[in-house]
Amino acid sequence: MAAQNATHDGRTAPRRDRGDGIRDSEIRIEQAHLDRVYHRLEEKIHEAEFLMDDAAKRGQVGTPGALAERDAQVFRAGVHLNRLNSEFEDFLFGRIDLLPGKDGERGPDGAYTSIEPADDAIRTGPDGDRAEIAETLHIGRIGVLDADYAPLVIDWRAPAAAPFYRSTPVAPGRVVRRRVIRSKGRRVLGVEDDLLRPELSATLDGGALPVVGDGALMAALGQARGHTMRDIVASIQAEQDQVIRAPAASITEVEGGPGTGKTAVALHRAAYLLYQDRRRYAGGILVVSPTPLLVAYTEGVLPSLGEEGQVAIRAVGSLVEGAEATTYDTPAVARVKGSSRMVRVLRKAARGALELPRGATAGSASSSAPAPSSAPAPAPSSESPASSSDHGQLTLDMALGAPAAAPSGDGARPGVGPGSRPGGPPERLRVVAFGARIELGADELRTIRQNVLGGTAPVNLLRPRARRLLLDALWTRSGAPRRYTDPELAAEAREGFDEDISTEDSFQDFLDAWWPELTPRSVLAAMADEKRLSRWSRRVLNPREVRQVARSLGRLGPDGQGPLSVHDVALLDELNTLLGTPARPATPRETDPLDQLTGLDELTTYADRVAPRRTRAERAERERTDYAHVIVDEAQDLTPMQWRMVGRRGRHATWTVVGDPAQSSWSDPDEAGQARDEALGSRPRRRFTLTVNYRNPAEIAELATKVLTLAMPGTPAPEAVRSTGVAPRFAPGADGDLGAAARREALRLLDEVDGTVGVVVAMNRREQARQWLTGLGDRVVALGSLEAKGLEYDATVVVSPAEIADESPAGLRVLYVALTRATQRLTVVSGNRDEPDGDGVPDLLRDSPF
Ligand SMILES: Nc1ncnc2c1ncn2[C@@H]1O[C@H](COP(=O)(O)OP(=O)(O)OP(=O)(O)O)[C@@H](O)[C@H]1O
Repeated sequence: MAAQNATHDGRTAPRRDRGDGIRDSEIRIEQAHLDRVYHRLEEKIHEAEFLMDDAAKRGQVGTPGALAERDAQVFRAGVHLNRLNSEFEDFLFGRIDLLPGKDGERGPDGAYTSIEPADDAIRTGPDGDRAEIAETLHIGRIGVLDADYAPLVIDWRAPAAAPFYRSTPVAPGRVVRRRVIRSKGRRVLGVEDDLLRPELSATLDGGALPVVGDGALMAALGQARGHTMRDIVASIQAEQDQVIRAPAASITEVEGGPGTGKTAVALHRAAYLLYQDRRRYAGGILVVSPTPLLVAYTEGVLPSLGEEGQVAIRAVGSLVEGAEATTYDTPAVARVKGSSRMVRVLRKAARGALELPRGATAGSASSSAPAPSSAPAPAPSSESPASSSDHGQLTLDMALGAPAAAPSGDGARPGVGPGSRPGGPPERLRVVAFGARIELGADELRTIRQNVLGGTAPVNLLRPRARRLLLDALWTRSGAPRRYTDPELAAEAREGFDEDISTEDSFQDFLDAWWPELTPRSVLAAMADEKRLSRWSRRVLNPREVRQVARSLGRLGPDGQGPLSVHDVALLDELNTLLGTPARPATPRETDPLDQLTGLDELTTYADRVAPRRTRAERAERERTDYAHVIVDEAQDLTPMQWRMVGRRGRHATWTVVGDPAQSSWSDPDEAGQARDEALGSRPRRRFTLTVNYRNPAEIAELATKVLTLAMPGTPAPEAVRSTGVAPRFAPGADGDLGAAARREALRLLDEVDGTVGVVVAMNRREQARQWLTGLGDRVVALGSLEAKGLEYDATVVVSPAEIADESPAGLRVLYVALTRATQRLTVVSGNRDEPDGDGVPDLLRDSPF
């Protein structure tokens, strides 16, 4: 119980911790509460275990009813156990002390529902305002009720917890004191309080309300950074909470400068949406992140909030199954590949690729590449001595019709049509039917192909139609339609004709060569041929662009299996849509009978659960291409082609889109904006702006703003919430010596901070920078400018701002990103190109003379 603090006028003023033991006594109070919570959790775990045990016994009865009941119980108990086990660590983090609610009503969790205080909550007297704390709520990662259903802990996402985040000194509502509790396992380590009504003399259980520390936010922001992001559940700020709890419907757009918490807010929103409507979001939430580094950095946040499985965090270069971007294109190539002009090029390529040599498109990339025919190899034609396989061209000579009419060996010899291009698709189809040779030549085949391609259906899905039109043409050419006057007989004969021809291996081989099943990778690889690409991109790309793109695609190799760039992946996705995947006979899936029981993965210990669940989650992910909610982080960076790719994954989704135009590395924001509008459709949008920079101290933010002013004049910078008193450092390093200077500065910063140091260089210096830092340990990381996106470090070294700014048309905005990664210290190393002044300050970072 806190002792009353009497002032000379007899008021009960808040009791501030002055090292007089209040902190310790408050920690003891919270410890007692945490002990009660753990005790209750243990009871609940026993209950869950008992339920599972009981359910297992019921299963032994063996009747269908008992089994069904067991399954239901197992499921409930499993879910319960899983949540308890995984939330057990560190899950109590907050407390609010509240005035009585206005209407005196309490919700299902036992808390007052009103956010406004009762009219008589505050008594005004000659010595100021007084009030009695009426209710104390503890906030945690999950809700826990005591045996009488009174709330011991409120889930952070429950409405009753909202005042913990929303109340501010300007609009405190019922909250008098907000406390953040730091605990590890079962031990409370510390408490930090914010007083939201500092003018009020509040009492708790008759004593003055104690206040400890200077607020939780500052304590959180000052902590050293590791290589993974932490959740901010204990210190979400009011403007961030508005976004997190915004209704799920349609589209929520969030803008804010560097460090305003956009990524953190987006991830907390995912957890909130799942809490609000788990059933709906069982359809999956997709978080699209710009780089694998940012995925790795953020992927621990959701599990720490008790959410896993339902949320897939994917780098934009890993959105297509079986494709994983491992390289970056040069800015010039990226600019072309990302542009929506590529849609027209790919449309032509998807169709044009049918004309290519067989090996150039189907290749090993195609799982359905035709197996060698089991039929005996046809004899060489008199017209063409080369065998069909020599040319990769197939013609079909077959004897059809009544046995008596079957031609002798002579009539069955295959031929290669004149004008066939070596290595090209077959230009002639020849069959022998009804004792006669029937041939479709290059022109007819071309007409048939053009007819089939007339529609917009995916190319691979048109193959059955192509097959049908070939048979139609052969049937007509055979003269058979004239021979049958009885339609029934004609139909019967036609059926036999079709079946005989189309079941022949050699006809299949012809089809495989003339209408091969195309794979996205093989078509992309085919675009590496400059002449071909120039044909497919006529009037869309200029010769220079064609050359650059073709050269970059050469990396894929002839079979298309070489390394992909981030921008290639969106092209693959587009091709996937243009080509389509033909239906395959269902392969029997290995089924684990236990899999049938939803939630069964919840039934084992954590260690047991992880491996099988991951495979199940991965499989579910593989099968999923459409999500219930899509969150796009760093949305300003998506190219038009990437927007199309992401849009396909959220056709029926609600969306949260977060970004900052001032950090965009894409050169043409208008074009990307249009693609974004197309992906999001015309649904209503809710817009929020975050205004406070929680990452950078004011000294670093101020320097970065100089670049913001150059990059996007007139754009307001977010306000830094704290300052360190340490100005950025400038260290000139002559060009030949950039590496030595960067290493020296990294070492210095490793000494000055407890956590991580990031060294950011222009993209083409990445490898070099890794060499510079060899042996400095894993607290220091070398990054290309584009890789730094979204990440943060205790300290950063930015090497040659001019090199970064000159890298691409969006270079100044990329430099702005690089300069805003540090939470404590920033050093800028400049080369000759930076034209540093006497103090080593690069040209770009000096005060403008105007
Ligand atoms: N309410 C908060 N309490 C504590 N820390 C916070 C809060 N909001 C943001 N932060 C911290 O500020 C830093 C920046 O957050 P985050 O990376 O989400 O910002 P961002 O807007 O996505 O930045 P950028 O656009 O530069 O990538 C992180 O360390 C985050 O944990």
